[in-house]
Amino acid sequence: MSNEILTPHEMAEADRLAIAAGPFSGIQLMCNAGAAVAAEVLRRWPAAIRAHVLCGPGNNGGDGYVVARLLADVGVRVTVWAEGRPKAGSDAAQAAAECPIEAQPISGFHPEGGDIVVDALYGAGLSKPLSPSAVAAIVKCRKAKIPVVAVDLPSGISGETGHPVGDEAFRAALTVTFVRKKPGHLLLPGREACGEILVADIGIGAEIIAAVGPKCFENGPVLWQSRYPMPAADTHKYRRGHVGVFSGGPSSTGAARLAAFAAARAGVGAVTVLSPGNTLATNAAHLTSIMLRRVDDIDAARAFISDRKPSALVLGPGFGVGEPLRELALVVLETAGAEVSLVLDADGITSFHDAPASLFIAAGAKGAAGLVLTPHEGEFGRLFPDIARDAALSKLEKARKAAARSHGVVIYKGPDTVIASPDGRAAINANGTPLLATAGSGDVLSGIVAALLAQGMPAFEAACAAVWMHAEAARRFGPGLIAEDLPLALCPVLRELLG
Ligand SMILES: NC(=O)C1=CN([C@@H]2O[C@H](COP(=O)(O)OP(=O)(O)OC[C@H]3O[C@@H](n4cnc5c(N)ncnc54)[C@H](O)[C@@H]3O)[C@@H](O)[C@H]2O)[C@@H](O)CC1
Ligand SMILES: Nc1ncnc2c1ncn2[C@@H]1O[C@H](COP(=O)(O)OP(=O)(O)O)[C@@H](O)[C@H]1O
Ligand SMILES: [K+]
Repeated sequence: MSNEILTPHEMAEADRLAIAAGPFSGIQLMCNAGAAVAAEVLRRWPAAIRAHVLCGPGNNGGDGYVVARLLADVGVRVTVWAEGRPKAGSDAAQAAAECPIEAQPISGFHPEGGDIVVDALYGAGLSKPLSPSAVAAIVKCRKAKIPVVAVDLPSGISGETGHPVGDEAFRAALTVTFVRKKPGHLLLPGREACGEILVADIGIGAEIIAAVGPKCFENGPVLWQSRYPMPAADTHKYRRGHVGVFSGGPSSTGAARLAAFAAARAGVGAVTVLSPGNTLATNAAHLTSIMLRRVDDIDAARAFISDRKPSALVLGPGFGVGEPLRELALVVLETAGAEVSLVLDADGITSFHDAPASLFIAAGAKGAAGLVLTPHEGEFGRLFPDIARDAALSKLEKARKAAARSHGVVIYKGPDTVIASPDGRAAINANGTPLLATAGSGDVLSGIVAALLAQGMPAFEAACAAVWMHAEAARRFGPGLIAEDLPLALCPVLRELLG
């Protein structure tokens, strides 16, 4: 599996283990890295005549000196602009010594149209905002509108968080990174600063990565396809799971129906909309294959759970914020049993704004129903205000802390959705599209999650699969998408997944 994401710290550990295990020394790994970047520059810009290589004082700069040497070897006119000099005796110092081009101070850097810039100032070791001369280099590249190829990461972007460390960072057309992606390549705004991302193999094998033991992955079928529920030939509808969706009051029934339709399309055998008496007629007018049951209070909800044995419930979309929702959620968590899952979305999250601990305690109790939370940024801040406020944490770390605290799988939504499990595993989703920023698309996502849970998929995998399928459906449908389109738009995605 090569979908692991390494934090900069894990990458440094992989580097250490690889050098200790051989066959490559540090300088050889650096040469492999520089060669991968130079090859990509030549492949994409074969007609480039002039290249500027910006080299920092650390190993990122070391990679840059290798790139400069290799490009010069094949006849490109290369200028090297340095900020600081590598420490004597370091691999980077050796790479600089082997580079035949005399480095000039970065303040003199002056690119022109048609040139290529290789940004090898800072990578994993970026520890403070860029210097004024590095910032000036960024402005010159922007003005000259020339392509920047970033070595490992665009300088200025944190590999850990994807945020700029200061006010400025390079914007690359192409980023060539090594071994595996880092969180900063996938979390925003880092992902946008990287341009196209290429992961080069520099000779650090899968066994080294396994020894480092990363617990974060790029979301995609490789991560969860083996756990995807395939309908068996002798199945029947209740074996394919049963999802119950709680409907809101007269003015907000649509959200529950969106979740219900999505659950049905995502392969669950039966779906029931649980509707207060005053919305039965409205829901009935819009439902055909989806069942409808009157549920006005907690007792009616309990009766549904014990009579009809749903395997997953969706609570929150359009339901209304307040005590009735809190009570219902806690009853489900405390009494439905560990084989049942609760997807708490939208109003389901906001309702616990003033009492998050009651939710977390109920979800963490022995025998509790499984919990999946699907907050967007605003909802995340309501449930986990201290985590949300902590500017030192990446979105990945925030989602992880939230999952550990809540005892639930957390889908922290947005353009760079992060899925985190209480056991420490996490995934970053990168196939999202702004077309999903449309009312009701989150309701559809909770229906898909519930459908996969109800079919027996483990919670982390179900959440990851749902997020990926939801985004994939939206991308394939294209412009004009509204939430009502999404359930049907799942079909081509499912056709490929189910083969
Ligand atoms: N880990 C690995 O397996 C490999 C790493 N390689 C390269 O090594 C890089 C990491 O190297 P380093 O750890 O030396 O880190 P960097 O080269 O990113 O930067 C480290 C140096 O820059 C200084 N510094 C950090 N931010 C600064 C700023 N804003 N202004 C001025 N100085 C600043 C630090 O004090 C340190 O001296 C990776 O990004 C990659 O390009 C490659 O050589 C291939 C192998
Ligand atoms: N710019 C974007 N790029 C990618 N995905 C997005 C973007 N904006 C929103 N989304 C996704 O769309 C969905 C919106 O959910 P939510 O905010 O709960 O909306 P609603 O409450 O209207 O259903 C989430 O899955 C979110 O990740
Ligand atoms: K860089």
